[in-house]
Amino acid sequence: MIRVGVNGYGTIGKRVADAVAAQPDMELVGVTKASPDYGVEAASRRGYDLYAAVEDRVDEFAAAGVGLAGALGDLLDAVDVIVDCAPSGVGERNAPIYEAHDTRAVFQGGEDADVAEASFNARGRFEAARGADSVRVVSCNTTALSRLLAPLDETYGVEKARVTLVRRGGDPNETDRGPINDIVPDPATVPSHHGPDVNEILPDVTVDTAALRAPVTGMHTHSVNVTVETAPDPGAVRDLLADESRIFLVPEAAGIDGAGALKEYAADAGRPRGDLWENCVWEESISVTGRDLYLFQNVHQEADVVPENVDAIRAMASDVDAAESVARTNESLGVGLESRLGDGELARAELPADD
Ligand SMILES: NC(=O)C1=CN([C@@H]2O[C@H](COP(=O)(O)OP(=O)(O)OC[C@H]3O[C@@H](n4cnc5c(N)ncnc54)[C@H](OP(=O)(O)O)[C@@H]3O)[C@@H](O)[C@H]2O)C=CC1
Ligand SMILES: O=C(OP(=O)(O)O)[C@H](O)COP(=O)(O)O
Repeated sequence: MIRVGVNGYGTIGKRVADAVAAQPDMELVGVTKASPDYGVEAASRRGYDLYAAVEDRVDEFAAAGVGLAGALGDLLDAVDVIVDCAPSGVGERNAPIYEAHDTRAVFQGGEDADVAEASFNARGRFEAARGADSVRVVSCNTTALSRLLAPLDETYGVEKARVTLVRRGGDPNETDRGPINDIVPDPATVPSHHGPDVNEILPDVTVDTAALRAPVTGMHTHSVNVTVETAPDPGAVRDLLADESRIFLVPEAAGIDGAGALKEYAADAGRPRGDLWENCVWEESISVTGRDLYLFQNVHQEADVVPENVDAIRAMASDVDAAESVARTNESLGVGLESRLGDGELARAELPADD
């Protein structure tokens, strides 16, 4: 069993903790919080041991009547791998603490690439993490772009990809984020960090990214144009992407017209927190003009990096190969959303029985 801790039980950390707890070959030893707010209840309800992320805040937990199993140092001494899910930039400050405890660490995409020995995506860079003491799972948008561009490059050869990313303003619980009445270039310069970050995963793919921030909280949206070396058939592209276990082709027949309906579809499918771990590619958007491929995809920023974190842990701390790790993660979480609409009949037996 790989013993795992999560440092920072926030948007990403609470999802990674649940995903780790669901793995047959991993044990979630505990999670940390910096403050004793509502998040501690979620950990307690799940039976997760709670540790203080910051040693000198232990008294705040006691004052709030929240029991602790210890502080971060105790957790680090009890695990094989710590997954740092602290706010962007805090991970870099935590890195020396992990090194001092000789604990392997997985960082998130809010950190710069040089925080870790390697950047990670299970589709393109599993082996780079093998045996590493630290890896960085690239950001949610970068993860989605890497998942998409890897099969396109392998099959058609990517001459150049150009992506416009419409980023959600903040997560649903981030009441202080914006914009609320604008669409803001962020950054106004090109490239945004996503293109260079994709090259940490796929060094040979030429990609330009431009990003905006919009007043939505549900998902990011990407407008993608890829010039490929050999002209693709749109149907073959659809088949290629449908074969990718972490890409969900949103069928036209489903009548899903945006992030709101997509999130409801996920909730109806029984997804925890309504999470969509897969890239959501609008099937009818896949269009080809000469060697130019166009499509739109949506990315659930709170969720898509979660299976990648699980695979990163396995790559660092076991000898399981990429295909086996991805299969195990997908199986244990239920990754691999497929609509039954459009391709064939929905069997009556699969619908809830009438009274
Ligand atoms: N949210 C997103 O859409 C995505 C985020 N990421 C990246 O994941 C990382 C985490 O982001 P996110 O989950 O959104 O952040 P959140 O703000 O939701 O959660 C951060 C967590 O870290 C805790 N924390 C605060 N200070 C420290 C500290 N010094 N040491 C350890 N933990 C601390 C917070 O505790 P408390 O709650 O008690 O304050 C909180 O639980 C960032 O690098 C981000 O860029 C990547 C993909 C998507
Ligand atoms: O990793 C993310 O986005 P990114 O891929 O645009 O950097 C997350 O959505 C966090 O983004 P934020 O920095 O806007 O909170």
